[in-house]
Amino acid sequence: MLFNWRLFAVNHQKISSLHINNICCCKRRASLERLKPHLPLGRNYSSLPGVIGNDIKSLHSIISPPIAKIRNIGIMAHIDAGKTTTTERILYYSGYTRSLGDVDDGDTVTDFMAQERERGITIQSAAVTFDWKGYRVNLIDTPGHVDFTLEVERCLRVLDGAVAVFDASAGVEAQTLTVWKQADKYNIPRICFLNKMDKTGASFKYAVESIREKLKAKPLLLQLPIGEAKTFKGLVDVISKEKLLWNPSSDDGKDFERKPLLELIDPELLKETTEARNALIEQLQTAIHRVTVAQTAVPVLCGSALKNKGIQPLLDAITMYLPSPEERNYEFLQWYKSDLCALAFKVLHDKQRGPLVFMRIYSGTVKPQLAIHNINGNCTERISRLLLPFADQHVEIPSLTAGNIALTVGLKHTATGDTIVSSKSSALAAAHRAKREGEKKHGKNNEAERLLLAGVEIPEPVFFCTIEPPSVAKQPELDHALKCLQREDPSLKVKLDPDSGQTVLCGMGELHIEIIHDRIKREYGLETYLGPLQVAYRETILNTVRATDTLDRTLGDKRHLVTIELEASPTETSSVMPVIENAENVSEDRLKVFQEAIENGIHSACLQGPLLGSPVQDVAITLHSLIVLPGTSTTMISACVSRCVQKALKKADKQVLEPLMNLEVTVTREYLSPVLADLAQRRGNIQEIQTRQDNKVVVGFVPLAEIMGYSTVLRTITSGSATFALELSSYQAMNPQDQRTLLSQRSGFAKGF
Ligand SMILES: Nc1nc2c(ncn2[C@@H]2O[C@H](COP(=O)(O)OP(=O)(O)OP(=O)(O)O)[C@@H](O)[C@H]2O)c(=O)[nH]1
Repeated sequence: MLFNWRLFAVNHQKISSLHINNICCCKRRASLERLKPHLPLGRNYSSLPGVIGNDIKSLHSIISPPIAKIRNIGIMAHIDAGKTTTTERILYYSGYTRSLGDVDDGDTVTDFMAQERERGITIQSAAVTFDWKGYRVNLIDTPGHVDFTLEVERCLRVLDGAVAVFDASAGVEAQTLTVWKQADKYNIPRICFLNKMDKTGASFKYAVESIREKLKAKPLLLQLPIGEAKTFKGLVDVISKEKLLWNPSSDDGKDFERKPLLELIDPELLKETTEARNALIEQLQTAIHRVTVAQTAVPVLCGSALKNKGIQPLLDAITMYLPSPEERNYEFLQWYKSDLCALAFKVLHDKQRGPLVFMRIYSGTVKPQLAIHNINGNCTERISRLLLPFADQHVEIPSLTAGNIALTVGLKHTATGDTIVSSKSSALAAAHRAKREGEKKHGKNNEAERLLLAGVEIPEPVFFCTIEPPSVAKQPELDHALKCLQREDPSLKVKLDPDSGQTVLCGMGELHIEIIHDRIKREYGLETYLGPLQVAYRETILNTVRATDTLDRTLGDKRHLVTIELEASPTETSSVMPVIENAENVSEDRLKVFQEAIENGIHSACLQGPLLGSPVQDVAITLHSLIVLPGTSTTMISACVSRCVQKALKKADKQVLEPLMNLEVTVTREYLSPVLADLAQRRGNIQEIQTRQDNKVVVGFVPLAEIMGYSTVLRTITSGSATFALELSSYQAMNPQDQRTLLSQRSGFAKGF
């Protein structure tokens, strides 16, 4: 079928002006019309294969713009600061959408998953590509809820710059601090957007001060608001000294005069002055760009996304002050030279196309039918199609170069966080260069580690519950759904309870597990049943104990004999994994042969502690002796080690560790007392009560077990006026009485996790 490019790039000004004939399209589909709220959502595709002749050149320049003109940008903030609303406005003003989406009406483009629309929160990041004044902007919308922190980290690492959105009435909030620190970790230059300037209580000064004090950043005020809260009308561009008003429906020589230069009187002088001023502003802008990229200061802008004010200047600032991909300094690029090097930062499962992999290309080119090598998975596979991601609209394209965000079809083994290169030999060549470089610079050789771009640290899940399919016959379908969901979301863990044989879901929070449950129903058509939500405890020991064990088994005509003696002791510093040591009298060389079998045995024993069957942490295992009959299998060695470690753990004095959460509750003064009284009942430990404008902010710790369903209770006791943020702080020892209560409650439950 002949088709015109224009149809699937409506409002995308540059692209829509092209008239490319001879373009085949596999699937004719509606243009980028705004999707109606609550319609069943399928992802849509536009295809563009078979571009021929000279047209490919012009098309190429748009698909792969000059690298200096690319901005890979994320928007980050505390929950509800207005990221999605700001993104929607950006899409609208860039001409990408034709009408304004509204989070409250549930019809935004970037929140395309049905649950996001219904809940008004952003769960999965969606990459959106659009152009602004000759720049290609790849915008990645990141979630704000603490259950999805991993999503935020994953997105940050592929960005070159970010916009931090603030609620101008609240300034820096709990999660702003978290995401700010994450951006620090990945060295991401930022600009700040003080949103909600129209909201009651909005204060530009307060928000700027909180940036200075809490984020320890140096704010560069590029704009000043005209009015605040109800009187907010627009802003002043400090550099150009222009007012931006949005239409509501914007002696001794002491005596001298100031007069504006007039065109009529001094045309030449006015021209020269204007040129000089422009040059000065250009220099100033370059300086702002430079300090932003160096992260020594952050430009601050303001506006109201909801009231459609301040978004176009924000877009200008993104292109002027945030860096292009080539201004970022990635050490690994020198090892790959012009070879392909990309990072898979998100995997989505599409019913028709299978896994869709979002990747950030750092060097080289990605094309359909290209074979790639996945370093993490040590496998080679083929990209079948290449798409440009337009939220839920995907346009098929012939190639993409460095600096861009690509969406690929056909990669069945690639998971979130994998490093993609062109071939195994290219990875080896890069490893070789990295090794040489590493030796030169650091005198050490850790090139393998550095070749992997990602390594997102996946936090341990804090909640778990059993999940059952509607019938036994549907178990394989449930297993498939969970496998797909896990590839998309590495923070979701799925285990099998060894005692009951039930499938167990482990997640980062109540909302996380709820969303997974919802998705299994909507996307895989399976009505599943969740068991009660339980907190993931840990265990440790309080004293040093010794144990010995012997395993003597004859299988067929072969005798397997192992005798072991070891010691379990508490570690001084916290360590999630068991620390493994050898006693002085044990020969290292001899142990090397059995090392893997011993480690496997220790790790498997520490997965299930003796109290609750929870993972054991903060323990050191010291091996005192190991006698192995020649010919004994490694499985038998592991089994004997595991049994012996379990014996030792059982003998020791034991302690349950529970997840402790950082809690921040923002509440009006009148409701402060009931909030504090309620927290006292929840074993809350209040650290401080801050004053934020007219509100009180309660900061403290509370055990996770006590905070389940807190949002409903808080809503009731404060008439819906309070908000809260939770984040895992650490695992803490339970006091003896709480531990006894928990153990007696749990004695009815099957042990397992
Ligand atoms: N008054 C006012 N309200 C706003 C503004 N921007 C967003 N909101 C409202 O704030 C709420 C949250 O907005 P979102 O855009 O969903 O915020 P978000 O940061 O994307 O939220 P999460 O994805 O859940 O983290 C919605 O009710 C918006 O209508 C603004 O400029 N002024």
